[in-house]
Parts: sequence; structure tokens; C-alpha cells
Amino acid sequence: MTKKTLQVRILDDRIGTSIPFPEYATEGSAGLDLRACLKEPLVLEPGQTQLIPTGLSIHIADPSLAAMILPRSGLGHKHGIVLGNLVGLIDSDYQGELMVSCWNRGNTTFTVNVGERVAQLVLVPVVQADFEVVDEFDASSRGEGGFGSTGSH
Ligand SMILES: O=c1ccn([C@H]2C[C@H](O)[C@@H](COP(=O)(O)OP(=O)(O)OP(=O)(O)O)O2)c(=O)[nH]1
Ligand SMILES: [Mg+2]
Repeated sequence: MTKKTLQVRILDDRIGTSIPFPEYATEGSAGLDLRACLKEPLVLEPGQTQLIPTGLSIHIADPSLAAMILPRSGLGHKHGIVLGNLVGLIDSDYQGELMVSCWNRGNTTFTVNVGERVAQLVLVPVVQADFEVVDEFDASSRGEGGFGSTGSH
């Protein structure tokens, strides 16, 4: 396991009191659940998308890292609550509030309660590319085949 110390700012004084500070739910958890730092419950009608504040900002600072905001499987599978941007990518130089775009892709109304865990944050390694422009690539066994070129079995 790699551990990393991240700077975090608490932007809402309910974080750490009535709304728990994010934590890894188990020793093996990859994600930290992000909670809806709302003033009041938010009703999401089918098809609606709302940007939900988390009350937190992080500064990853290290360009070899990023954070991803991913849906929670229970909310997504059972209630159709996923992310309006499908996946959120947090740049290492972003210092603003972590925001979660919640999309009700289901066909029933869903109420997001104050402090509810709406998504999860995963820290991931990043490699920035230096592009070397070439005329041709060394041959590979796949070549230009894609989009099902290897068949369906
Ligand atoms: O779910 C998300 C996605 C992004 N962000 C923040 C962090 C990220 O670093 C910044 C910009 O995100 P992105 O680059 O994906 O959005 P953009 O539409 O390209 O905006 P920008 O022009 O600011 O880069 O917005 C969030 O808080 N939540
Ligand atoms: Mg961008």
C-alpha cells in the first residue's frame, strides 16, 4: 500500500461534526466516500443532474498523481444515481471545492440527503506524455485493428 499525505481544506464547518470527514471504510478500500454538503435534501427527478458541493478542497500538488471521482456501485446500480460527467478527474493543481455532478439516470425520483455519501474519490498515478512525432510505428500484432477486430468469442 502506498500512503500519501494530501493537503485538504475544510470549507464548511459541518465537516468533521454533523457531516463526517471522508475516510477509507475498510483497510483495503480504494476510495474515500464523498458526502453531499447540502443545506437541505436535494430532490433529483429522473433525468436531472445537479452539482453537489462536498465542503472540501484538496491540493494534490504532485503532477504524477490525480484523483478520480467515481460512482458508488450501490447508488448507481440500485437507484440509477451516477455522475453527470461519468467520471470526474481532479487535476493535481486544482484547489477549488470538490464537486460531484449527480445524475439521476433512473426512472424514479431520488432524494439526496444532507451528508449522504454520493460518490467516491480515488487517488491514481499519472504519467504525462512527451510526444515524439514519427512517420511510422514499429509493427505490432494488432496493428490498426480495433472495435471488435478480435471477434466476439
Ligand atoms: O467531477 C468533477 C470534475 C472536475 N472537478 C474539478 C477538478 C478539476 O481539476 C477541474 C476541471 O475539471 P476538467 O478538466 O475535467 O473540466 P473542464 O471542463 O476541462 O474544465 P477546465 O477548463 O477548468 O479544465 O474541475 C470537480 O470538482 N469534480
Ligand atoms: Mg480541463
